[in-house]
Amino acid sequence: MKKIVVIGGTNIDLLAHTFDQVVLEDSNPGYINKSFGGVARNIAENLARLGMDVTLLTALGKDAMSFVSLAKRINLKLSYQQISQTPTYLAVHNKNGEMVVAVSAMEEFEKLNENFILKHSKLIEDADIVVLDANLSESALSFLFKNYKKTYYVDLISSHKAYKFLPYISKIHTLKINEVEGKKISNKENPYDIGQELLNQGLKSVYLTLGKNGAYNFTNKQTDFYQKSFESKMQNDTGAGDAFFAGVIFAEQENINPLKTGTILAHMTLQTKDTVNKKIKPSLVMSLVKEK
Ligand SMILES: Nc1ncnc2c1ncn2[C@@H]1O[C@H](COP(=O)(O)OP(=O)(O)O)[C@@H](O)[C@H]1O
Ligand SMILES: O=c1[nH]cc([C@@H]2O[C@H](COP(=O)(O)O)[C@@H](O)[C@H]2O)c(=O)[nH]1
Repeated sequence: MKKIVVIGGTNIDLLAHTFDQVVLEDSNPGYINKSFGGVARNIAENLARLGMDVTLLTALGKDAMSFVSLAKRINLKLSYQQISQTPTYLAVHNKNGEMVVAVSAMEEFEKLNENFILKHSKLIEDADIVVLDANLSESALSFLFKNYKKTYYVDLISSHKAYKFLPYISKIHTLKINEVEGKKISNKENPYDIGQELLNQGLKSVYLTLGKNGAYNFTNKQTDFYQKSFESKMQNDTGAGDAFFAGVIFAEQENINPLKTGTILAHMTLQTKDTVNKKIKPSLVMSLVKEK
């Protein structure tokens, strides 16, 4: 089995939901759910639940020690830098579960720097696939891309953090972006142009997700490149993109359809209040891939 190392952020996610239409500049009745998040952590948890050989390199505060126990239970190998407090992500969702606004308070991730990478050199050298998120500091990314020639899978996280990967586009193997991030890094407007522009810059594969409008995969060789979304009554859309990417990585290892598998994982995630769906397991995903 391929060795996957995921490097990046773990957060505490506070996911707020209003009962009715959001009224700005006012207090909205609703409920708040707390779960572990962070793009790298979410991808790693999904991959571990899918039975992959995965190690997460991240930063954790003392407030996240229950995640250490969770990781043991699901066979997720973990190596972390101790920090004073785990960063927080606060997202407000409307009554349909769609994110309206979010705040990411993540200065502590600056500690995921060059030294942190150096400390885990052996693990990175031994990996077949290295998955990165844009929570990593610029110094960590520069050190990684300069010193380790790996098969990099990258999630840009947000249009705000996407710029960190601009100098390294040609060194990335597979990129997962949503529509806003895609427009920002390619300066193109429509999906096909975004995909082609990024392939021209040297990427091997681009997954572009468009929320309820489905997902594209652009590579230089294939023709089947669009998957529609599955209709669902969703709890919230947080974590769907990360589950999608984990599904793609799993499918590529298992030789099944990555776009369809990613979409199934995203669909399952939309249906839980948490950032990752705890019901995810390989047999269930395999049977859904056959069924859908
Ligand atoms: N409202 C929705 N209805 C159905 N599927 C959705 C919806 N929002 C997201 N998805 C699914 O999740 C995937 C990733 O969502 P998207 O919002 O594009 O990514 P990100 O979470 O990275 O911004 C989509 O390709 C789709 O399969
Ligand atoms: O700057 C960041 N914003 C948001 C996240 C994380 O993004 C996840 C949701 O991502 P998506 O809905 O795109 O799959 C949440 O768990 C949140 O903690 C992150 O790691 N860094």
